[in-house]
Amino acid sequence: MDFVNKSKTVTIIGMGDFGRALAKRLLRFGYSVTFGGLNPNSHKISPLDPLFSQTLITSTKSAIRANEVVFLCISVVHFQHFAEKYKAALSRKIVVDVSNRVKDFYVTNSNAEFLQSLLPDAIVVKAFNVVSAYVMEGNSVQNSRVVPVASNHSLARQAIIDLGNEAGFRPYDAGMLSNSGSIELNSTRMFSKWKVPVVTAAAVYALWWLFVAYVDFIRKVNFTWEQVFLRVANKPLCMTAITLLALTYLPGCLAAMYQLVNDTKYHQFPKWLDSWLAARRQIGLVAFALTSMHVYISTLLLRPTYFPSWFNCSGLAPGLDGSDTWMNWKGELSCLTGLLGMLAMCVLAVITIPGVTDSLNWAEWRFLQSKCGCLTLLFSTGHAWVMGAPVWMNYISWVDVLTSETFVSSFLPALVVVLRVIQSLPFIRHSLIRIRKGQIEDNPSLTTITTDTSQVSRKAPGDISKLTYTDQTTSLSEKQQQHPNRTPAQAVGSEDIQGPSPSSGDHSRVISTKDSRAQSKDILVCENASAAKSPRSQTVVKRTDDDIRVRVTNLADREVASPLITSGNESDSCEELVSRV
Ligand SMILES: NC(=O)C1=CN([C@@H]2O[C@H](COP(=O)(O)OP(=O)(O)OC[C@H]3O[C@@H](n4cnc5c(N)ncnc54)[C@H](OP(=O)(O)O)[C@@H]3O)[C@@H](O)[C@H]2O)C=CC1
Ligand SMILES: [Fe+3]
Repeated sequence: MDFVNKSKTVTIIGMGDFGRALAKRLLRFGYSVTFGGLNPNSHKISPLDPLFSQTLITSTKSAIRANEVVFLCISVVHFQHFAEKYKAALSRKIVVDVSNRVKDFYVTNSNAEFLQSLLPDAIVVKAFNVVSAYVMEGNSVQNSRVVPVASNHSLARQAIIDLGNEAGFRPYDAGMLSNSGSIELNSTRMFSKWKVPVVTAAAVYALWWLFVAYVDFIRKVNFTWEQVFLRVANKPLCMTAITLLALTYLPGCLAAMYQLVNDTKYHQFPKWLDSWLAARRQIGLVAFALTSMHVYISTLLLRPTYFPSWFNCSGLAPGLDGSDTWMNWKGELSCLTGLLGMLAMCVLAVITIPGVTDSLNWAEWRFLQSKCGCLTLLFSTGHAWVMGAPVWMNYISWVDVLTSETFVSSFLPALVVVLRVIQSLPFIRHSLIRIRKGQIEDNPSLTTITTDTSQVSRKAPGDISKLTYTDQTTSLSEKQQQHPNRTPAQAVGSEDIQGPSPSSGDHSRVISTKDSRAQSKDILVCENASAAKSPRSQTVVKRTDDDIRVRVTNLADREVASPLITSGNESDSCEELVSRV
C-alpha cells in the first residue's frame, strides 16, 4: 500500500454537498478525483464547472478500485449497508471518515470506530468532519480550519495530514481512532465554551438589576418606569461589564497567590481555578460586548437632562437643546476614562482574533495581555470612581455608601487592581519570578503523564489538557488555544518540558496515561515528578530494533544533564524501566 500519495489521486464516495466541496478543494490544489456514487448517471456535478471537467464519475466499486485513499462522504446511517457491499474492495485502503453524529442514530463510541468495526481490513482515518462544506468550498484558505486527524495507523494518519496541509488546512495529529469520539462531539457541540461565561453574565446582570431596582425605585424613586429600557437598564449593564472584567483578571491573581503560598509552580491548581483560568477569554469577550453596548447607550443619552451632574449651566433657564450648557470636569473625565478603558479593551479583544494572535510573538502577546488588561481595569475603575467619588463625599451614613451603585460595582475591580499592585511589589515579584522559573524538588517520583513530544508539538487546542503544567497567570490549555501552533513547552517557557526530541525517522504515537507498555518504534516521554506536579526530569523510552532505551534528562532549572541510558525489553512498563536507571 502506498501511503505517500505521490500521484495525488483520491476517490470520493458520495456526491452530496460535502463530497462536491471536498472535491473542489482538492482539485484546486492539484489533486485528481474519482467520484463514486450510488447513481453515477444522476448527480449534481455540473459538467459546466471547469473544475470538474477532468473528473471521473463512475460506479462506487470502480471508484474504490481506482485509488488507495477513499473519502467516505456519506451519512453514518448508510455505513452498514455500504460496508456490507464494499468490504472486500476496501481491504487495505485508507478510508477517510468525514461524518458527524446523526441525531437518533446511536453508535457506541464514535462513527469512525463503528466504521472500522464494519471494515476490519481497511484503515479508517477520522478527518475533516470539523469543516463545513461551505467553508471547504470557499476560495479563501486564510485562517483555514484546524483539522484533527485520528487513526490507529500512524502512516495513514500522516498521509492524510500531508494531504490536508497540501489542501490549505491546518491538520494536526489527534492520535488514535479512539479519540474520534471527542472529535465528533466537539464538532457538533454548540458553544460549549460559552455556556458558563454567558450564564454567569446573565446571573450577574440579574443580580445587579435587583440591586438597581431596590436603589432607584424602592429606596428612593430616581427614575420613572419609562426610563427602564435604556437609562435604567444601562446601569446594571455597566455594572455587569465591570464585574466580568474583574472576573477576567481575578483568577490570574488567585493563581499567583496559590503559587506564592505553595512556593512552587508545579502544584496543580484546584479544578475550579483551572476552569476559571481557561474561561477568561470568553468572560473577557462577554465583558467587551456589554461594555460596547454601555458605550452606545450612554452616547445616545448623553445630555444634561439625563446626566445633570456632568454639565454646567450658564443661565437661569437652560435651553432645551442644551445650547447654554457645557460639560464640567466630572463629565469630561468620566467620558475620557470610559473611552480609554474601551480602547484598551478593544486592543484586548482584537488580539484574541486568531489571525492577529498568530502575528504576535509570545513576548508581544504577553505584554499586550498583561498591560492592556491592567489599563482596562484601571480606566474602568477610574471611570466609576470619577462618577461616584464626589457623591460618596456627601454621604452621611454607611448605608448610603453601600447602596451607591458606583461604589458597590467598583469594589471587585478595585480589589483586583490592588492585588495586582501588591503582586508587582519588588519582593513579591521576585518570589513569583523565582517560582515561575522552576525549581528542583527532592525525591522525584514518576508521574502519570505520558506523552509523545513529536505529537505534542502538533497538538491542537483541547488535546493537551491532560498536561498539568501551568504558568503564572495563564493555564496551559488556554494558552494553547490562543497559540495553537505553539507547543506546550513554548507556551510555558521553551525548554521547560521539552526533552530530547525523537529523530525524524521515528514513527510515534500518543500512548495512554499510566503504565504504558513501550511499543515498537514508539517513543514515550514520562515526566519524572512528585505526584504529577513537579517535573524535574524527563524520561524518553524508545524501542529500537534490538532493545528499549531509556534516557533520563534532568530538566531542573532548564539545565539538560548528561543522559543516562538503560535497556529493557518489550514487556517492561515505563515505571519499571525508569526504576532501573
Ligand atoms: N455538509 C457539511 O457541511 C458537512 C458534512 N459532513 C459529513 O459528510 C457526510 C456527507 O454529508 P453531505 O454531503 O452534507 O450529505 P448529502 O446528503 O448532501 O450527501 C450524501 C451523499 O451520499 C450519497 N450516498 C448515500 N449512501 C450512499 C452509498 N451507500 N454509496 C454511495 N453514496 C451514497 C448520497 O447519494 P444520493 O444523493 O444518491 O442519495 C449523497 O450524494 C455526512 O456524514 C456528514 O456528517 C461533515 C462535515 C460538514
Ligand atoms: Fe459608564
